Amino acid sequence: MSNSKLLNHLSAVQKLFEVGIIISAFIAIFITLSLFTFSPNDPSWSQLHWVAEIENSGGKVGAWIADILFFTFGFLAYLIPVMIVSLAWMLLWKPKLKLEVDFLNLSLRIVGFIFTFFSLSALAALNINDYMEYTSGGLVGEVLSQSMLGFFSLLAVNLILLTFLVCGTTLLFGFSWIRLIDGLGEHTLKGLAWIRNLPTLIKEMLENRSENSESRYQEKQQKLQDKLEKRLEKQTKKAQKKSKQAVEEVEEVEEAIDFSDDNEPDHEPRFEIDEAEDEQTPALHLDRIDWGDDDKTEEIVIDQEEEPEVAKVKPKTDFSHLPEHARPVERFVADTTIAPLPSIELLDRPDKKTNPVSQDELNSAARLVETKLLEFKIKAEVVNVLPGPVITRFELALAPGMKVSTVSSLEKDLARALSAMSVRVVDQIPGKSVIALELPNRHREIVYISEVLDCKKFEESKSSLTMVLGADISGLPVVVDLAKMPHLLVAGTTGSGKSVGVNCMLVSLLYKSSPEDLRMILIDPKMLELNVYEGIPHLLTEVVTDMKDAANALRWCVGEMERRYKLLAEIGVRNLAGYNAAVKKAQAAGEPLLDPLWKPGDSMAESAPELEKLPVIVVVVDEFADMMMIVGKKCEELITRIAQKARAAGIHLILATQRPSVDVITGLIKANIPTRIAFQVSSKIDSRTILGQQGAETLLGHGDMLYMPPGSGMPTRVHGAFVDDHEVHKVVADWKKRGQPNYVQEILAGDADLDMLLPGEQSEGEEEIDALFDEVVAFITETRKVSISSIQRKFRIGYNRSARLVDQLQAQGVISAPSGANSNRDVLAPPPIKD
Ligand SMILES: Nc1ncnc2c1ncn2[C@@H]1O[C@H](COP(=O)(O)OP(=O)(O)OP(=O)(O)O)[C@@H](O)[C@H]1O
Repeated sequence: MSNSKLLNHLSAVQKLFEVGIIISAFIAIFITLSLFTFSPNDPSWSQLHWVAEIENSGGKVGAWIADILFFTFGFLAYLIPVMIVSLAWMLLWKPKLKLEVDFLNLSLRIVGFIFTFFSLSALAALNINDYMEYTSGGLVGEVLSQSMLGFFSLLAVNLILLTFLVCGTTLLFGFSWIRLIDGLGEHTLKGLAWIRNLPTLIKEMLENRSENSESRYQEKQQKLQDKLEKRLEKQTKKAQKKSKQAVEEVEEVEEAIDFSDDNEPDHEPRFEIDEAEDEQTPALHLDRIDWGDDDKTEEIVIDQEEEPEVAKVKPKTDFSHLPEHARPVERFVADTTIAPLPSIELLDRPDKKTNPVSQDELNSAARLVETKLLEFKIKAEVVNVLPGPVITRFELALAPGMKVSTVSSLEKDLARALSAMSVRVVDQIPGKSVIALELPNRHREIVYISEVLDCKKFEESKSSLTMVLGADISGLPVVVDLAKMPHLLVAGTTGSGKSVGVNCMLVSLLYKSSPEDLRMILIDPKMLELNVYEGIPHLLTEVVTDMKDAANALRWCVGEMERRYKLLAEIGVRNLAGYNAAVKKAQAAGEPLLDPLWKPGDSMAESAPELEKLPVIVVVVDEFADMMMIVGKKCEELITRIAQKARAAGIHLILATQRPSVDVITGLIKANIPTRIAFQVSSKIDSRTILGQQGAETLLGHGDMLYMPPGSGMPTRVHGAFVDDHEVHKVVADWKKRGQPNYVQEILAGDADLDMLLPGEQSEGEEEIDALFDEVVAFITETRKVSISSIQRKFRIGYNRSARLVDQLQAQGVISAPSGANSNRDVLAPPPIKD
């Protein structure tokens, strides 16, 4: 596995660049060898000898190359291999970085190189003796120095060349000579001052050493004394208080326990503590303490404090005979370990590596955006840059007369020009007159669920349906309330992060609400995603994977919705919150409300049962398209009914699908579910189906989403929080510890037969017989011919009604099913009897 990774991780272009670097390195090594083993006796470009054996380790070619380089550059020939390697490295290593070249800087560097190289060779030619038979500055240095000597003195030429050299190094390497001189001066002055003060310093040090150890010793001594005094005081107070209240109980405890080293019958806690302190104090006696090991002291004191008198005695015996408050710990611990809601500690808290982007980088990115826009003839100025964990938003002020639509239509071209995976154009920002470009960051950060769940907004939200979705573009948690939505439609292609998103919503619900406030029905046609929640006490029924059961579950929800509506009407409240408040108030007043819908005979009881608090119900469907396909029209009908009315009854839907097509997200469903979340989709059309506008096709996948809040036409970009499977498992296991689910059997038990039909629902078989039915029967039995068009013509009705009539005739056995090549039907009923 790792081997194959090693072998295949370069792209074709990268392979070529890599080979380029290797070849340059070999050339550099070859030239170095040739230069170092150069012999003037070898035949070369400037020497014509005949020798039996060439001395140069580069052979004939090496001798030639070395000769030419020495001839041209003199001593500086030794720099040539270094330059080759540096150039190859700069150009071929990470070539992508070179795409964003700063041309001014590059030109200055080239000028710097020329200055440095030429002035060095001229200086060498002037000041260094010839090297073998070559001038030390080579041809370049010689020509340059000689031509300058024609105009200036030797000293002046040297000065001029030195000036060029210093300027050249500054331009080439960005090296600041002024700072160097400044630094040197400063350090020299400091050094001089230090040397001057050295005798005084040594004197002071010698004096201080003895004083210091004395005062440190005394300081620590005082600190520990204070600490001890405080603790002793606290414990004495505690013991006095306890001894007053519990002397008797403690005596009983002591009797029941086998004190191995203390058998005093009247051993009171108070004295035990005092004795312990008396024993401990000498142990902490100041001159016996090792000052280097403060922890040890701390440990002793903590032990003493944490084990109060009763707990110190390890109970091995039965304490049931004791009063409750005198029993050691067991019950207390057991009660406190199970908190009402899971702890955030169950979730991973990854070490986040932040990649802070400097202002300079942001500014240059902004300039790059402006330049690229100009290439497309869009004049715009970046007025604000907002870096976030996943994307960076560039707010643009368009030049007067520029159209927003021009920018929007160039999304793909801009992405290509900016080498970005995708670019999203936000053509409207509420409250601002600018537009924005959202560009993905090079390093994408993952938003972990623990970060966003652990926020004040989530904690302080009162709604039991509070959920976190993730973080907004600036990294702040996005907390939403399902109760306000009141239903949610989630769509995105496969792998866009839908399931993780749904898990994140479910986990946040589990972090907010207990089963008393929230119950759930989970429908999972894929049989994989939601099964993990099986067994949590919030479930109303086991996770539904069979689509027939799913239809029954929806049907049950409609029934429950109707029942709740009646209850609300009877009690005279407008919604579930009002109902729960009324029930609570009546219970507190000692006059609980009785079920107004109960009728004698409904149950074995003689009077109506008391009304209880009703939880909200959340129905989650992962892969809602599958359900629509299998259950058909009925599913749409049931969902629409719930979506239309269930808000007041406290029933909420979360529907997720990976097929955002119009046959799944029908107009009817869309009209009733105004809150949507779009993860990445494959086309603009899909985006329009979900959000009513484009944009979701430019998302980055992996949890990147557009959230359309209820009652708003503006989607908000949210980076979905990531929740790993093992985190979900932990939360589920934690809830399972608190209790078993109480499944309602009738949710799945229903059959789509007449008994189960809900108010207003019609059985498929019992379609209302058309008013014209009898007349049509008379007509066809007489004519002995049947066709949709003939009925249409005769009764002047539309095609649909005529077709429905034909179906009804077949269902009633008046005509046969279509048969034969022409799909003709026979009239089975006898002709009418004529009188
Ligand atoms: N918020 C997120 N942050 C980082 N990575 C994520 C996030 N959400 C999802 N991913 C990554 O994307 C992958 C696919 O996510 P997920 O399984 O939720 O997609 P999906 O849309 O449900 O796909 P399918 O429809 O095929 O089930 C995950 O395995 C995960 O690695």
